[in-house]
Amino acid sequence: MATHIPTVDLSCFGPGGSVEDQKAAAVKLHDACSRFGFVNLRGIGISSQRLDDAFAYSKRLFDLPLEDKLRAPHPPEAMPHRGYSHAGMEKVYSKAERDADAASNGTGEALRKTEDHKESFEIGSEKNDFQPNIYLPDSIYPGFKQDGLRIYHDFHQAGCRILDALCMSLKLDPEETARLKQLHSGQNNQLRLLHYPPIETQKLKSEVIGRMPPHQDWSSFTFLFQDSVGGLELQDPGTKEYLRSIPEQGTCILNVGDMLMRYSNGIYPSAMHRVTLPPSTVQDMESDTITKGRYAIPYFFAPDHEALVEPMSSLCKGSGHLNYEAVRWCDYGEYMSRHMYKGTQEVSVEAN
Ligand SMILES: O=C(O)CCC(=O)C(=O)O
Ligand SMILES: [Fe+2]
Repeated sequence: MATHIPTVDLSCFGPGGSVEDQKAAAVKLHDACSRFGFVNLRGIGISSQRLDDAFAYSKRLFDLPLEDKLRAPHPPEAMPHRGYSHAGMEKVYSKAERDADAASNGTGEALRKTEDHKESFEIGSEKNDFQPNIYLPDSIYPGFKQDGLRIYHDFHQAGCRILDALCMSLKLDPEETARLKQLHSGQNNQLRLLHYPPIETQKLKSEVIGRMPPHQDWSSFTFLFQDSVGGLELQDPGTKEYLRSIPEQGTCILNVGDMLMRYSNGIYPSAMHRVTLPPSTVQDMESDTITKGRYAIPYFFAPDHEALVEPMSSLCKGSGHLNYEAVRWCDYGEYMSRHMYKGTQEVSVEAN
């Protein structure tokens, strides 16, 4: 793991920032996103207090007894992608794996072979009629809805700042910038609370069980905060080597998703990433027989549900052609998520 992940400060995209500083940050952002598809970000506008609150909110949720968490159950199928998923319920896989399964008329069973040992809670916008939220009742977790929506809003604001910077980094013209912003109204973003429970190191090492296998996100981009445990790794598309994301206070990792890859006509590659053994365990495999639990909070910044995603024309000028066909976000998401939950798989098997 030779190369380290560069860091860009986006505070200049907040109040009082100068255009000169913004342009300099946009150049750095372009360098990192075009080379790697990921970058560390600082200064995205979420205060350390608000961030601490978000992690405390998540910890308090996952500390509840299972039967309480199951009062806001994720449905057995993939959509709506909302509410609580217990460990082993959701299965992550890559686009290449999904395509291979589809090509062989698979049922998705092969994709679900190894369990992802994580529990998660998904929260979206109240304005998303396609995916209504599923909340814990106040009797179990006072203020759960209100606090969750506040975090969603904070992260949405930060996402808008990141989008501004990305538009500048791609040198989009004013009309394209306006269109891209309009397509990302915030209706279809997703706040994800993740907890990876402690687990026997040997099981993780021998891959009997996993944390999160290699995959790309299919939103436009994801930004993610993690606790100090670590274990997130992102693949350098040039060398295929995985680089460690080193947790750092106040810094998040930004990774390009499939939709931004398509909007950018492939200039920014969608980042392959995974969660594996944390560095402390790798260093001391003998005494670290139990791998520590880990918390992470990714926020998926996505186009609106029915938005058409196609390469921006100004980014096709050089090569003269579009590297990607237009897709609707909802169709792409439906395809990708079909086997993430078992219920859908059973339903589609019956439907055949
Ligand atoms: O837990 C992490 O660091 C990664 C999470 C992730 O990649 C995802 O939820 O898509
Ligand atoms: Fe991911």
